[in-house]
Amino acid sequence: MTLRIAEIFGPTIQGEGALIGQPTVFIRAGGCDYRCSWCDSLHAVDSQHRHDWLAMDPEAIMAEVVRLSGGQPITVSISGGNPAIQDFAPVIKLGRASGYRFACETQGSIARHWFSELAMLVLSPKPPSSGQGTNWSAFEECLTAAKGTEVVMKIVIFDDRDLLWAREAAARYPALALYLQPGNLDTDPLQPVSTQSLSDRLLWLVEETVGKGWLVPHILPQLHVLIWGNKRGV
Ligand SMILES: C[S@@+](CC[C@H](N)C(=O)[O-])C[C@H]1O[C@@H](n2cnc3c(N)ncnc32)[C@H](O)[C@@H]1O
Ligand SMILES: Nc1nc2[nH]cc(C(=O)O)c2c(=O)[nH]1
Ligand code: SF4
Ligand SMILES: [Mg+2]
Repeated sequence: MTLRIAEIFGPTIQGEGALIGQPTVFIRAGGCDYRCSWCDSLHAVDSQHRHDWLAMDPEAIMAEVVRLSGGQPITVSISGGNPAIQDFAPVIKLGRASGYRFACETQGSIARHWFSELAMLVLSPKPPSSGQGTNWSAFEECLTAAKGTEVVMKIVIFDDRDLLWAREAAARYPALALYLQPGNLDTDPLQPVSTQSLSDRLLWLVEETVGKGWLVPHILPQLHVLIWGNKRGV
């Protein structure tokens, strides 16, 4: 059995959410059931890039992770695309047998049994600015599948409407640790990002939430974007 893999890279630092700043290797799966208007990883989404994706078996995927990490069993972050399209159970099983732990980033549209084998599941439901709707019953199936695994919710915010939506999502799932992240508009990997615009967006987000009495537990920038811009493989 092979999986479609857009890229495997690292070690780098996790740039987003609950594990921000921690060393990790990324496995980026190819293919997504969504088409967010502002997706920063289109090379793993658009089928025009599918010829660049590799068909790798679980042994080859873990061999690359072990090579990149020098055999040090760190956290492996599975992202994409939507990794839940594919069966990562054999990769996780192999990796865990060698001491690696796994985190996974997904929008919560497809539930998988292997969510319960993760150390952390990051569910990132999409706000209105994405142009995608959220199927909350599918989201709940993800929560059920992740039994025993720590689950956090990370929502990207571009505008006021997204904020209102995030507030409702947070109220719906008060037990999930909430992370808000300002959206990055400059997603072309060949263009530089404006760090001024990133910090302006972060300031806006803090003022509109904490500044107005909504004490969101965590508001974080994309640390890797601050360091490397939209470069791939970091
Ligand atoms: C590229 S996605 C891949 C995983 C999965 N498809 C998802 O969306 O959760 C990884 C994370 O990047 C976030 N993201 C994508 N484009 C972004 C952008 N332009 N600005 C900020 N965050 C973005 C997504 O919301 C998600 O939390
Ligand atoms: N360093 C780094 N941190 C990340 N956190 C989430 C990412 C993703 O694209 O899923 C990402 C990424 O691409 N790079
Ligand atoms: S769900 Fe994730 S990978 Fe898919 S289009 Fe949206 S941000 Fe990109
Ligand atoms: Mg990214």
